[in-house]
Amino acid sequence: MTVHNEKFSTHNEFRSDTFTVPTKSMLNTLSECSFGDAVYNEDENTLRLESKMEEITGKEAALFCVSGTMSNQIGLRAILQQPPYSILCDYRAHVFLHEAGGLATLSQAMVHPVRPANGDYLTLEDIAENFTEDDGDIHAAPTKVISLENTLHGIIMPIEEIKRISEFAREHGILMHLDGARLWNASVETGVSIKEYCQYFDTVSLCLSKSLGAPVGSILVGEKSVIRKANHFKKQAGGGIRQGGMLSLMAIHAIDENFEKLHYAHELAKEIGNFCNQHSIYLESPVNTNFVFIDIKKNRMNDAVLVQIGEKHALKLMGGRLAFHFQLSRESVESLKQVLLECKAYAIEHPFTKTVSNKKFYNYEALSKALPH
Ligand SMILES: Cc1ncc(COP(=O)(O)O)c(C=O)c1O
Ligand SMILES: C[C@@H](O)[C@H](N)C(=O)O
Repeated sequence: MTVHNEKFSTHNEFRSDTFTVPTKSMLNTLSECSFGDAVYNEDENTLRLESKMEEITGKEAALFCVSGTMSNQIGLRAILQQPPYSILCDYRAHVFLHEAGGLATLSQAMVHPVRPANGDYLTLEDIAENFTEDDGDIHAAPTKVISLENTLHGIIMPIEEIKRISEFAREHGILMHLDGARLWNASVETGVSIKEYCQYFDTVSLCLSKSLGAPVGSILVGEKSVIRKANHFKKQAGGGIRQGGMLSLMAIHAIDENFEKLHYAHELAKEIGNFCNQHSIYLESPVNTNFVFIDIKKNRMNDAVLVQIGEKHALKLMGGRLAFHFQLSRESVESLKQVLLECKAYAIEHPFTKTVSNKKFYNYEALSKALPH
């Protein structure tokens, strides 16, 4: 993959697909970009991107946001009305764990995190057993939104389960939000269209800056009235984008050029997943798309050691979560196999049994300095 500058090459980057960089072809489009003020809806490329996303998702309106955190948080706030209320989500949900407590501050919402009984994705049974009925009980914060994530940790949530949950939500006056930061990955893997997934939700956030490789941005879609309100919260949060034409044009290019490249990332992830299984390196969850989650605890590995062995092989790791994207090189994947074997051997000699937080997005800087080199 030819990047515009080798200094920013991501051929060895396994920390996250958020590290993907613009391709030369993406940058070449910039000579044609618009420079309207998008706060006044006058930027041609931004309007084109939003219109494109309305078509892809089948939703009435779309809003270009600077990040997935923003599109999730303003989308959830826009469909909530009057507290007390709660949002039911997976106990690993990004909106719950990794968006700086936005649900508490912007939405004044109680969050009800639920652990899936099957270990991988929420089912209707998990939700029916855990939701809070709006039955007038003044002790409760009734469930007003079910927020799903697809993919979550790279795991695909089956469309049939989404349909069941959506029907249950409608029956109980509960709205549905999807954190679809990597819905692209689910779609390319299952063949289920983005539009088919989106039909079961009131609001959907889709990231352009992760597996698709745009430098910035996410899109929130929903009904016009909801997106209008969300735009109000976007402006309030300082998310108004002025001459966003460059970013929007690169996002359009990312959708058109890079969607099919997700297959490559998934193939690499599955190759590493199979390699781990062949070498008794335990995994935390199945490899459905572009993530491999090494079960650090079960392997009795020290993630700081994994990061530092990775550095020795000129790879960038962030702990047990390995992210795959279309900019990785074959050589880096081969080096990763060596890193995993060395870390497994080290763990056999030096089993790591300390209890550590099960948060998945470790602090790379802290880990790379955690042990004396
Ligand atoms: C599942 C998921 N949702 C939302 C986000 C937030 O996106 P951003 O980092 O652009 O705020 C991320 C992180 O990139 C994510 O992994
Ligand atoms: C760190 C986290 O917020 C980011 N979404 C990632 O997946 O890398």
